[in-house]
Amino acid sequence: MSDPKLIIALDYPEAGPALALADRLSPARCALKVGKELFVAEGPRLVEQLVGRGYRVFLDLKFHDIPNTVAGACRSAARLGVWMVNVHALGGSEMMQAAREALGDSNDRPLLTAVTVLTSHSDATLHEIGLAGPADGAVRRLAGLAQGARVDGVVCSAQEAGLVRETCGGAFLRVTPGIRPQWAARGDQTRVLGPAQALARGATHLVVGRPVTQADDPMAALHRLEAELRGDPPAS
Ligand SMILES: O=C(O)c1cc(=O)[nH]c(=O)n1[C@@H]1O[C@H](COP(=O)(O)O)[C@@H](O)[C@H]1O
Repeated sequence: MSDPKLIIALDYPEAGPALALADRLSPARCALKVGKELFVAEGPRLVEQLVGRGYRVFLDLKFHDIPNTVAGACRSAARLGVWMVNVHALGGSEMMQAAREALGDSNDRPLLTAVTVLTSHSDATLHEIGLAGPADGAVRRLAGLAQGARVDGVVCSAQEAGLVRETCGGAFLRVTPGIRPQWAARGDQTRVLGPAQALARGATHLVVGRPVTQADDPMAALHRLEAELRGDPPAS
């Protein structure tokens, strides 16, 4: 199966709506992301159900802890059969190396990505936590650290996908949340880009949540997004 570029974030408070949407989608069309809201509510069983339906599952728990704890969490994630797992690059090289080593080197190991700077941050909120300067400097530095730790790629804003490709090369993944078609509300996201622009700027995978999951008609919203990605002319 080829690697779908679209990752739908199943940010729901319970299994019902997540499984209902999964049943209307297909593994050839998208991967699915299980994040903190759904995982805390439903636990590993839900992840196994999605894996059992043939989906590539991105377990987005953004581990950030001492190296030994993060390594153990990554081993537990791998046992669930997930396709991708992530950590915070701000945990540092040693933590990322421990995570990567814990996943082993088999062909079916989960991919490991490192979150650089959350897409909800602006330059002002970064300054507040002691990361002075524009986000792209921090993203470049953290992406370099992640690559040095043998991580497979980063999670960053699509606005920074180009500079990550430039810094780390084309094979290093650029997973980009904060995707906002013009017709969708920005919400708490700050560093956003439209779906076609994100691909053009060098994203390898697009993470999309609320523009689809909170739409009155999620499947219609998904069709519209896919049409934009194919470059179809807008429907009149
Ligand atoms: O790691 C992530 O997936 C992530 C990193 C980041 O910097 N920003 C970000 O929004 N995310 C996740 O991507 C999803 C974006 O969802 P929407 O803003 O609803 O499209 C959410 O599940 C976030 O937890």
